[in-house]
Amino acid sequence: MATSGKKSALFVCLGNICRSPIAEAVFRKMAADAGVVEKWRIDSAATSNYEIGNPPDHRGQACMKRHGVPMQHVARKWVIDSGATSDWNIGSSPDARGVACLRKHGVETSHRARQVTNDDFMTFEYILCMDESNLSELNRRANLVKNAVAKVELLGSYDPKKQRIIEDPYYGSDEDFEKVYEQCVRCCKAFLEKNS
Ligand SMILES: N#Cc1ccccc1-c1cc(NCCCN2CCCCC2)c2ccccc2n1
Repeated sequence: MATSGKKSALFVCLGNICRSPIAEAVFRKMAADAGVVEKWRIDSAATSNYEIGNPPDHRGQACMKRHGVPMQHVARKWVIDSGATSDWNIGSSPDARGVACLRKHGVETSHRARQVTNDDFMTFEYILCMDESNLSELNRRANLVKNAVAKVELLGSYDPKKQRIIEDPYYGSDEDFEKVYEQCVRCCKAFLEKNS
């Protein structure tokens, strides 16, 4: 997708169903509230192929609903892409358990996990990830792309509270998702201020 003069940020985590969709939705709401969302290309992706085609984790959706951050509306209104680092599940439909769970919570979303592509390294100004394993995998991938322009950074490097790592909540509780949300709010606020 041409980013034609827009600033651009790709949020990345391991599966693109927990941390990076939260960071993407938080940043998009902040940019919209600041009246600058049209100036940004915003997306999220995974370093792994674990969840290709699956919607965001229901715990993250519930967290966003509690905080009034529109994850599903935004997904419907915006063309949100997501992809995979491998080709194992290309074209697969979302996991039935995830869709059933979202429907149970009355949440429709068109967000689907995708993997980072070589094109992402050539078209995004910032690729912001969550932990050291995301960072080393992204740096490894970036080095394989001739015209990589993206600045690959930890989203946590923007945290005024200096919590550099946003831990994977996949095996965690609603509390762990709350912590991911609070960290994303602090970091996205600082990142947007730096780029305004
Ligand atoms: N891996 C790890 C790991 C280690 C520590 C903490 C969390 C996780 C963890 C595990 C997941 N899926 C279960 C394993 C998937 N299978 C792993 C072997 C290949 C076939 C797929 C996640 C799925 C989505 C988002 C985050 C996830 N994070």
